[in-house]
Amino acid sequence: MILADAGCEVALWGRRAAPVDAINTTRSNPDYLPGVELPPGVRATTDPADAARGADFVILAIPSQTLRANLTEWAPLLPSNAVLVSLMKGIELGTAKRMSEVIEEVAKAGPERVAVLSGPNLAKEIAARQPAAAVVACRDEAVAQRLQAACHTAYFRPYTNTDVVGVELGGAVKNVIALAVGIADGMGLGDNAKASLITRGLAETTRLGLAMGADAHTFAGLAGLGDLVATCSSPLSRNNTFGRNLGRGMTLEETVAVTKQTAEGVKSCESVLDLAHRHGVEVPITETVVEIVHEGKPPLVALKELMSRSAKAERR
Ligand SMILES: NC(=O)C1=CN([C@@H]2O[C@H](COP(=O)(O)OP(=O)(O)OC[C@H]3O[C@@H](n4cnc5c(N)ncnc54)[C@H](O)[C@@H]3O)[C@@H](O)[C@H]2O)C=CC1
Ligand SMILES: O=C(CO)COP(=O)(O)O
Repeated sequence: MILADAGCEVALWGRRAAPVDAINTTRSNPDYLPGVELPPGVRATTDPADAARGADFVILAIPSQTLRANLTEWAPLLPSNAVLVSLMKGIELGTAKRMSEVIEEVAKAGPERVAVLSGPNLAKEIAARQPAAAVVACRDEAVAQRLQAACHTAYFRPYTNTDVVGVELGGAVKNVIALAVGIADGMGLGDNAKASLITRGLAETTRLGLAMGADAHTFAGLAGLGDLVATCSSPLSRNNTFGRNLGRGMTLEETVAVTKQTAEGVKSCESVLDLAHRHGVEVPITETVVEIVHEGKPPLVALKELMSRSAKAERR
């Protein structure tokens, strides 16, 4: 919708015929965005070759853990000069790779052809054309500027950045912190606890990012603090809502059953922890989320342990 509003011609691929047909005939996607009218510049198709033909930008927006399998199938269909753009906010399980790394590897594309878009961009608000800002990052600034021009509208303001690692990491780790904040909320903890989790969550994201070569400034920007605040404070966030349900006492199975869309942090908390271990970085909030979500640790026990960790200096 943003790209079409900015004047691009958009071919949208979907795997199921019903929503694809609905988009082409009724201009809306009744399952995911009921009541939102898509601009005439968007057409949908179930044929990936049809969607990719002649594309200047290929925008990848599927659940992170499905990227490798899907892209392996699509790679031969992609125009060799197309810029491949990730909207995905996850880290691959098993490899601990960022989505841009998976794209470079599977599509055999150099970093100058791979870009990332991230920031405080809750889908429902974007679909309502409410104002939002974002970051488009590419190692090649000129490519980031081309993407910026392609998606700049009256309601969507993208900034450029060349720190792909920082922008991508900010988007992935904030989902894990949003789970923690949701759990705290569900347990009935107050705003002090939530603000402490957000702030210390940003500290552990920055610590990991620096170890991975990211720029500290990125984490104070839209893809860091911006997205963290939006996701941790909004009931529209699937990760935050998932956490709240766990904090209220629902089991993982019950929570998964009531979650209709992708909550990336549920799987990515494990790959973020893996990434942190690979870089020798301490990420206590992420570790606690893994223990609650995947190891069945009761949130009250986890809280007690988190609060009684050895005393530390704020900056180290
Ligand atoms: N919804 C949001 O507010 C935002 C989401 N993102 C990121 O975008 C990515 C996608 O999330 P959403 O679109 O929100 O999720 P969603 O759950 O709303 O939609 C996911 C789509 O992927 C399809 N899908 C599921 N499994 C698939 C598979 N194996 N192969 C192909 N397609 C498959 C689903 O049918 C659905 O159309 C995630 O990484 C998310 O973090 C980024 C910014 C905002
Ligand atoms: O990334 C998002 C907002 O920027 C969406 O967050 P959720 O995936 O938690 O809904």
